[in-house]
Amino acid sequence: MSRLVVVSNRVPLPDENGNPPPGGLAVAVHAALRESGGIWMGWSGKTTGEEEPTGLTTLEHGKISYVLTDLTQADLDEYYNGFANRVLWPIFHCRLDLAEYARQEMAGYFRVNRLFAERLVPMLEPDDVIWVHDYHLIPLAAELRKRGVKNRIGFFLHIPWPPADILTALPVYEIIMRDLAEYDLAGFQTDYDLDNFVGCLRREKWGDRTDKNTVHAFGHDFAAGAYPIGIETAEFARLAEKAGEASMVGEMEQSLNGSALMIGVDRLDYSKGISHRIDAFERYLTRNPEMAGKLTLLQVAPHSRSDVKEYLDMQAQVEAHCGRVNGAHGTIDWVPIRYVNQSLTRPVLSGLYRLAKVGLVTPLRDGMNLVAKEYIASQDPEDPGVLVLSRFAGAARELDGAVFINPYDTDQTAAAIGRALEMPLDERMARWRRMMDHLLKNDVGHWCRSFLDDLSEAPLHHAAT
Ligand SMILES: O=P(O)(O)OC[C@H]1O[C@H](O[C@H]2O[C@H](CO)[C@@H](O)[C@H](O)[C@H]2O)[C@H](O)[C@@H](O)[C@@H]1O
Ligand SMILES: O=c1ccn([C@@H]2O[C@H](COP(=O)(O)OP(=O)(O)O)[C@@H](O)[C@H]2O)c(=O)[nH]1
Repeated sequence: MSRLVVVSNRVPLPDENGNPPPGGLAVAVHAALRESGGIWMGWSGKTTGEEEPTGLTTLEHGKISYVLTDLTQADLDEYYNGFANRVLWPIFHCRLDLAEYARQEMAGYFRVNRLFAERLVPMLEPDDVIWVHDYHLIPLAAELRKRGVKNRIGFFLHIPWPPADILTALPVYEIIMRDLAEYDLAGFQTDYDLDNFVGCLRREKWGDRTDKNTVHAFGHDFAAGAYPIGIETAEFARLAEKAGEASMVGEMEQSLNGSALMIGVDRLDYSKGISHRIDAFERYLTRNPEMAGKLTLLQVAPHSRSDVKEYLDMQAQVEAHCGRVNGAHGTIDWVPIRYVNQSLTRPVLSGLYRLAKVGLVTPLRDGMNLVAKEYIASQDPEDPGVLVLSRFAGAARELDGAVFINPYDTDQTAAAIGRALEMPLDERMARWRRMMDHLLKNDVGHWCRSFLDDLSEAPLHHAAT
């Protein structure tokens, strides 16, 4: 069996016993690494005061080596905060209005990818299978190829791939497309993302599909497919079942004083549509004044990427929206929106999901949205809640028992809240069962295995000669 080498911007480090941190991706990828042995490489999360990146730390746990590289402050500003999160993230989420392209940041992005390649090459063995994750590292395969690496290299994009009309606004569009074609397998969250990617190749006459999962572009064949990421479904269901034991969940239930709970859980990111959701909740309250005091929205929203201006702006905007609704609709004994920036643990989250009659997942665009899946996995089979889901989340391609909304249509989302709250038990059970069966079958272990199986069979355009 070949060794697996995983490369991602963040590395989920295990505890002192070698157990992975909670989180589906970390657990599934660790399981694959434990089986084959290998390396997980990425940013250490630290910046050095030096001008050149210095520190490279290796931690060994059983058959897995964690290789962590420090970055300089300039690297972090230009690669992560700059090009990755102020150019690629907004453009890939169709927010051209928020993209701030600067050549210096673009150069920093490619420089850090070169650094990762330089540091990885001496550790590689000829049979290693390399799996690169996400938009921070698109050029990595090209950098490895330039250094003579002929191994199988797969790439998985966790965020959406936009249509050609959007992506062509990216000044280095062609380089990004060519770099992606250096992988042996390019994996996307949904068939829509895959179609958009192929559409970009077609638009410029750079290539096209040759069959369902093969693309010919820039002179060679490579595999491309949709691999919707899953969660640890059974583990979430187990956590939720015993979640009443978590004191925070019990306290929450008591404090609701009989009012029904709706829940939203999102990193504070403009792609998540939190302000739109709050507006829709307000519209619902305005249209249903008899619900005053009978319905509470818990919005869990940990801070994210707070060094990026657009994130700070949206944080202020969400706070203002919550304050406005609470001021206008709240009473001395009822606050319509409970807004917390604290990050909650999985046992607590699973209990809160189960307590909530409605899960509100309303992103303007989202690669997948694991919260939607976790909400379903946490429900009581005898009395499940209802998922209100944006059609623009990757999860909408799978969770066909949700009540779908267009988050730009405030009236529709407000009406969906009413429909979810009033849905009869038999309909709730039938919708939930369909989605839960799908999630049990297509969990994160399935995702990991499908990707790695297909990578091991992908056409090798860089085969050793
Ligand atoms: O590392 P950060 O900058 O703090 O951001 C956190 C992660 O956000 C993104 O998540 C995406 O991946 C999820 C799992 O596949 C998917 O469900 C979600 O829709 C995506 O937005 C990002 O892609 C990750 O790299 C970040 O670590
Ligand atoms: O307080 C929190 C809020 C979120 N999450 C987790 O963060 C992930 C968010 O993933 P998602 O795909 O929904 O969005 P992303 O933040 O990756 O864009 C989910 O697994 C959540 O359970 C968490 O552990 N604690």
